Amino acid sequence: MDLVNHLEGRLLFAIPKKGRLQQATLELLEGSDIQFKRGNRLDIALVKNHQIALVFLPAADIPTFVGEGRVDLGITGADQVAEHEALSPATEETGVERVLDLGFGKCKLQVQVPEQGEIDRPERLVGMNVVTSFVGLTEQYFARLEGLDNNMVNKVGDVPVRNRLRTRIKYVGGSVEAACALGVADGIVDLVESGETMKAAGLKAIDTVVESTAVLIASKHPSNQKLVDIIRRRIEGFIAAQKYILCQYNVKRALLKEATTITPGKRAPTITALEDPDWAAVNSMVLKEEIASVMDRLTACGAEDILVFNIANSRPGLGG
Ligand SMILES: Nc1ncnc2c1ncn2[C@@H]1O[C@H](COP(=O)(O)OP(=O)(O)OP(=O)(O)O)[C@@H](O)[C@H]1O
Ligand SMILES: O=P(O)(O)OC[C@H]1O[C@H](OP(=O)(O)OP(=O)(O)O)[C@H](O)[C@@H]1O
Repeated sequence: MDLVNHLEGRLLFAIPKKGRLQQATLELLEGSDIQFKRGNRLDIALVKNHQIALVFLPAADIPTFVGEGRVDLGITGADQVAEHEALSPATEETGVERVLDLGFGKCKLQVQVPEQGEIDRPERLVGMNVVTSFVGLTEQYFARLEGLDNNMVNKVGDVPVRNRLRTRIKYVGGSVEAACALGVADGIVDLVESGETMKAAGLKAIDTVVESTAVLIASKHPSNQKLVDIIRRRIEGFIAAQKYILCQYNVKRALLKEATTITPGKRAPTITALEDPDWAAVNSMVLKEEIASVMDRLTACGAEDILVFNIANSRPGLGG
């Protein structure tokens, strides 16, 4: 099938075609019931149950396509969005809207130097060689360190920051961590999550440029705003369902107030009468990461028959 001729009238949604964000993004689409089948080596897939086409693109390119309005929606790292904005400042027509923080793909863009070296502060890198894949953010960062007027960094029509910097910033597309050992750089600016890559390369972090998680972004004038809102709510519902768990327990009415302060719920707990008038049943959404301590505290408070259920999906409602 000639997919390109089937794009007419469809909302275009960009998805990372590989890398660290891809798996979690595909799980998010499945959890949000966005159904598609991607043909072998095809970078476009038509969604079966919505007027949407998925476009598989490198995470670093997604803000450009969305920012220029060529694609309506996208999922990429907040670091990539910030980098795009550093290189191509938004105008009234171009630029991206951050719709939703998706929580996964947590990492930090950090300034790193050899662990055994003499450099211990980012200021000491001024005037030296710095290698990175994030040239825009790194130029902004060193412009601030070098005391260049902040208002002159990042404006359309400015003399590019790179022409005014004393620090020499060089782009490499990957394996940035090798640059110091190979004598190409005195320091690097690269992503860190567990810190294992940095440690293995004999580097240490001396500052953080930006912190990042995956984000849902939209163009300023999407082709179908209603559909964008539907997708946002579906993804929000799936994220909430992942984050929360449903906790149900019985408690004596005399202890109800104390127990429900432990499980206040997202909005408020649901309280149901039991056949025994001295007792009530409580249902409440609890953050998954807090459930063990919540159960301990409920038990200590006198709650009984505490049960915990996974939430398959949810909708926060129009009020959020
Ligand atoms: N170690 C990591 N842990 C968590 N998230 C990361 C990590 N590394 C990168 N990311 C996130 O994933 C995004 C894409 O990075 P990734 O290295 O997967 O890119 P890629 O598309 O495979 O490109 P490349 O060819 O440069 O590796 C980053 O912009 C960042 O938001
Ligand atoms: O702190 P860590 O958990 O070790 O993760 C950090 C590494 O992960 C990313 O690279 P990736 O492995 O995706 O490959 P790349 O260098 O080709 O981008 C990033 O560029 C770092 O090199």
